[in-house]
Amino acid sequence: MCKPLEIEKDIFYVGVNDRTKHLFESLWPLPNGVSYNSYLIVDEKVALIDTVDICYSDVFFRKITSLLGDRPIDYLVVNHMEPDHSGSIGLLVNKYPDISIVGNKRTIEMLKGYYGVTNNLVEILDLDTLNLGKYNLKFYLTPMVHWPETMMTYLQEMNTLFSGDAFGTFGAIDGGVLDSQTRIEKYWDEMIRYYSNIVGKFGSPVQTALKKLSGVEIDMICSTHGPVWTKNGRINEVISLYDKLSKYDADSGLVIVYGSMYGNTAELADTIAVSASQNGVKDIVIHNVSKSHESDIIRDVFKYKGLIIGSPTYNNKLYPAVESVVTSLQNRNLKNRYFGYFGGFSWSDASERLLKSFAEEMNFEVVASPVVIKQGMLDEVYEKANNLGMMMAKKLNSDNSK
Ligand SMILES: Cc1cc2nc3c(=O)[nH]c(=O)nc-3n(C[C@H](O)[C@H](O)[C@H](O)COP(=O)(O)O)c2cc1C
Repeated sequence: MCKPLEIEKDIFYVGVNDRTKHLFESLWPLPNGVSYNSYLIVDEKVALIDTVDICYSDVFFRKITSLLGDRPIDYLVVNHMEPDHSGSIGLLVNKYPDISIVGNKRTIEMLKGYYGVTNNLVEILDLDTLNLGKYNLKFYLTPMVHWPETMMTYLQEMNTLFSGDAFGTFGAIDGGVLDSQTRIEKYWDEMIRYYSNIVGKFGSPVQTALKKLSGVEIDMICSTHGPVWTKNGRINEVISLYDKLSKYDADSGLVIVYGSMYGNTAELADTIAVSASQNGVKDIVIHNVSKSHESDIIRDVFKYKGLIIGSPTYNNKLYPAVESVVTSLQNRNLKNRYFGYFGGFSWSDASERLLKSFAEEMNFEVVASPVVIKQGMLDEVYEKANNLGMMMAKKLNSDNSK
C-alpha cells in the first residue's frame, strides 16, 4: 500500500487511483483512469479534506491509519458532496465517531439526505475561518462550481487552496502527485475534456469564483482529481485555462462535426476542411459523431473558436447523434463561436432549418450560407462547401491578425 505522501509541510496526500472504472458518471470514458484526491492536514487538530469513492475506502483508511495510528481525526471538511468524494463519509463517521463535519448550509442538508448524518456538524458561512493550531482554514463558498454546495478551503499560512472539483482533471496519478514531479502534458487535453463535459455549463459561477479568489495568494492548488498544481509547476497556466474556458474563449481553429450514413455529408465535411486548410487554418479537427465519443467532441468545441456542424435529415429531424451533440452544446451554454452548417436530405429537408435555429438560439456568428445536398453531390454544392471553408478561414485569420 502506498504510504501517504507529504506534499508540503504537514499536508499529506491520502487520495486513491481508480484504473478500473470505464465510465465516469457512467458517461465519460476514462482511458487513463481517474484519481479521487483527499488530503490530511496534521496540526494540533487534524483535518481531513474530502473523502474518496466508497469503492476505494479500504486503501484510503489504511493510508490514513498508517499516518495517524490511533490518533483521531478532528475535522472532516466537505468541499463537495458528489459521491466520488463524499462516498466514504458514512464509514468515516463509524470509524471516528467524534469527528466534526464542516460544511455550509447546503452541505449539511446533503449530509443528511445522502448518508443520514446529522450529528457533530459545523455549519460555516462564507469567509469563516477554523483554527487548527498553528494553521487556519478559511472557507470560500463557490456555489454551482458545479453543485450548489461546492466550496473551497484555503489553508492561510501555506497559501494552499483545496479547490474541490475545480482545476481537476481526468487521469490517474501515475507516481508524481505534484505537477512538478510528472510530465504534465498528458493531462492537458483530459483537463479540458473534464472541464467542458462536467463543469462546462457553469462558466458564469466559475467566473464568480475566480473573481472571489483573485486577491488570494495561491501557491498550491489541491483539487479532488489529478495532480496538485504548484508554483514551481503549472499553477498559473491552470488558472488561466480555467479563466479562458469559463469565459468560453477559445483558440483559433476549427471543429467540423458531422453524421453520415451513406457518405454524402461526410464528403461535404472533407471538402469544407480542405478549403479551410487551403485558406490557412492549421488546427482542424473533424469528428464523425458515430465514431468519436461525444465527450471528445465537446472538448474540441470548447477548445476552438470555429464550429461547423453537418447532418443528414433523419425522420424529419437531425441525425440522432448530431442532435445529441447539439443538445449537449445547448446545455453547456456555449458562447462566442463562428459557426457554419451543412446537411443533406432526399425528399424534405429539416437539417438546414434545425441547424439555423440552433445558431440563432446560441447567438453564434454564422460565417457563410449553409450547404445542403439533395441526394448526391453536385458541382455547385462543392463550390458552396469551398465557400463555407474559405469564409470560416477568413474569420479565424482576421482574429489572428488583430
Ligand atoms: C432512416 C432514414 C430516415 C430519413 N429521413 C429523411 C427525411 O425525413 N427527409 C428526407 O428528405 N430524407 C431523409 N432521409 C434521407 C437522407 O437524409 C439522405 O439519404 C441523405 O443524403 C443521407 O446523407 P448521408 O449520405 O450523409 O448519409 C432518411 C434516410 C434514412 C436512412
